[in-house]
Amino acid sequence: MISRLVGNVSQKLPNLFHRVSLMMKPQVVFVLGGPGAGKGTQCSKIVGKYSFTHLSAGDLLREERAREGSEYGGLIDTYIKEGKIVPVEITISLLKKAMEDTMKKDEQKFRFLIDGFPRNEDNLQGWKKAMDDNADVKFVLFFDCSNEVCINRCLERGKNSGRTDDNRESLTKRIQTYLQSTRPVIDLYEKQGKVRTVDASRSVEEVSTCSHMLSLLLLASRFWFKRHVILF
Ligand SMILES: Nc1ncnc2c1ncn2[C@H]1C[C@H](O)[C@@H](COP(=O)(O)OP(=O)(O)OP(=O)(O)O)O1
Ligand SMILES: Nc1ncnc2c1ncn2[C@H]1C[C@H](O)[C@@H](COP(=O)(O)O)O1
Ligand SMILES: [Mg+2]
Repeated sequence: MISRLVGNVSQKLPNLFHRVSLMMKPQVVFVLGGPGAGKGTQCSKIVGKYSFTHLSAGDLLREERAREGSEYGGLIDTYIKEGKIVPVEITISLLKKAMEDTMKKDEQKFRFLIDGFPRNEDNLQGWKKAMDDNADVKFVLFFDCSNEVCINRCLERGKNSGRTDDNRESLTKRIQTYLQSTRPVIDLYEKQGKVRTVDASRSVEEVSTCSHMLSLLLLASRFWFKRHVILF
């Protein structure tokens, strides 16, 4: 509607508008929790029910690692095995491109679940610099789960996942990274009143039908409207 309106006006005022373009403003939920907390599992279920697009920072990095000719493949591989956090410039550029590609294909797809981001202070600063003006972060969905349950789930997943980091050695480092770097980010959002916590230690079905989470997402999918940012 807005784009139609602006399109009509811009036809009449070509000189004023010829340098101005419109971009959809993504509405974002950050999804955080320990390794194996169930972020990916629950995001897939949410996407099936509500109008969200799921972007997993870890999946995007693994895709980039596998892409032929990627200049970052080797670096990403080492960081993932070590359970370390990949430099923010790489992760942000992958996320930004994935969001832009999604919205270019279908402008109704402006609600995003960003899973596994921001994972540390560096991620947070990178987002502020590159994305703060271009996207609205509505809240953080935090899947709360004990380290022991997280580790056991990943070890079980590791029997078939083919992931190079689903082994005890990598998991010890990933849990350490989570506690040292990601928990402080969650605490920071908590202070801003932006964290919505879900008990992720229960079964997949119980978590996915948690009424607190469902009502938040239902509200989001009904009442977050399309907004535009004007780029000069
Ligand atoms: N609530 C649950 N109860 C039991 N198993 C679960 C639950 N949620 C997920 N799983 C299983 C599915 C997977 O094999 C494994 C990890 O789930 P997954 O959704 O991949 O976690 P995640 O995305 O938070 O982990 P990572 O950060 O490592 O990508 O645990
Ligand atoms: N946001 C991220 N920044 C840097 N590195 C990341 C980020 N998300 C994932 N990674 C790397 C490091 C993780 O151990 C692996 C796997 O991620 P996962 O969410 O467990 O699939 O990727
Ligand atoms: Mg995952």
